[in-house]
Amino acid sequence: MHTVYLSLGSNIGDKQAYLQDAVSLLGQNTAILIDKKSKFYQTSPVGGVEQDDFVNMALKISTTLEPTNLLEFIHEIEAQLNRVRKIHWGPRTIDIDILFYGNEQIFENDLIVPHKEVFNRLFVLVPLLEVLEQDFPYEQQVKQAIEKLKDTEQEVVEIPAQKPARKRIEHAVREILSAVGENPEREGLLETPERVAKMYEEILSSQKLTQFEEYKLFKIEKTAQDQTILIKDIPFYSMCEHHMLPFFGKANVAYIPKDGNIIGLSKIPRLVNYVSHKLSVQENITRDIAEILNDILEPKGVAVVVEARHMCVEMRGVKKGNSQTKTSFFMGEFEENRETRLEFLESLN
Ligand SMILES: Nc1nc2c(c(=O)[nH]1)N=C([C@H](O)[C@H](O)COP(=O)(O)OP(=O)(O)OP(=O)(O)O)CN2
Repeated sequence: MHTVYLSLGSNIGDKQAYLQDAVSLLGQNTAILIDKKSKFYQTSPVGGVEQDDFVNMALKISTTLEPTNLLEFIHEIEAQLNRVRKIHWGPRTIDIDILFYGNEQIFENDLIVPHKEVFNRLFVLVPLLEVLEQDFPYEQQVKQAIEKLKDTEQEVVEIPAQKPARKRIEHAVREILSAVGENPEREGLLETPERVAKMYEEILSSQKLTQFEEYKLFKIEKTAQDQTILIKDIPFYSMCEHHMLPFFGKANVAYIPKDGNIIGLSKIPRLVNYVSHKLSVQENITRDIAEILNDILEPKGVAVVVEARHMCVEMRGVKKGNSQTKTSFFMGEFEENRETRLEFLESLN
């Protein structure tokens, strides 16, 4: 077994939840033992990129994985937690760096160990010192580097560990139940907090995702005329961000391919699910389906029409039962060419 020290950081979304998810995914690998976890620290961003504060932590692990296999597994976890590399040292849902791999010196193109910045970053050093084993060869160097960086503007503040998201939702549901005059301990409600927490994970499954990736593109013979590809009546369910009540209905999505580029037909309903499985409003769902499809395919045109019933209109307030809300969003030829747009709208009847 090799003793390895990792630094973890996140500054997008539910930062601690991303760190907790990363630790649990690391621990699920039978070749990895999590020996010690540091506390969580709120830290000011280092590296000159204007961005949100990070939450950082460090881990001491024992592993049979060789360095490159460990790095490969780390990259898989980062991908699973929707890490998107846009700006060097920029914002990220999760970043996991190998700081030390035993006493080994590693110089490979995508892996330098000890990590090249380890002694320049207080957000790494403070959590690392917490998990360092006694007589670790670099222990003195870590302590000296902390002393040296203490008076810089690098802020590292310990913060309390938040409960995992599901536990926080269960607690909140119990609070709501008692606040509306219910007894959360009564027979019918005992498991309700847990059921609601599980339900939110399912119906808000896109909430933490940062980009739609479930698609496959194909190339077809460039057709003689620019045919419109329409997927009609795609059922969807979402939750309105104003009252956290369901709204649901059907989405109609059309596009005109350019240069024979098409998307797998099943991927459009998946895109509708990706866009709708988060707190939103119907206008944003309609626009997001169109804009994401347009970004992926760069077609000649995209058209989306969504029709839905809103429980926030039917169950409360104006209480207008069975009313349908229709929203549309057109891009490219569907926006510029009235005839193309009308032809699409007629095809929905
Ligand atoms: N307060 C913090 N500031 C910064 C953090 C952090 O976690 N807390 N992280 C970074 C870096 O983006 C991150 O540490 C990765 O840096 P590094 O391993 O040195 O280089 P990469 O090749 O992984 O950088 P990419 O961004 O992935 O290209 C900056 N500040």
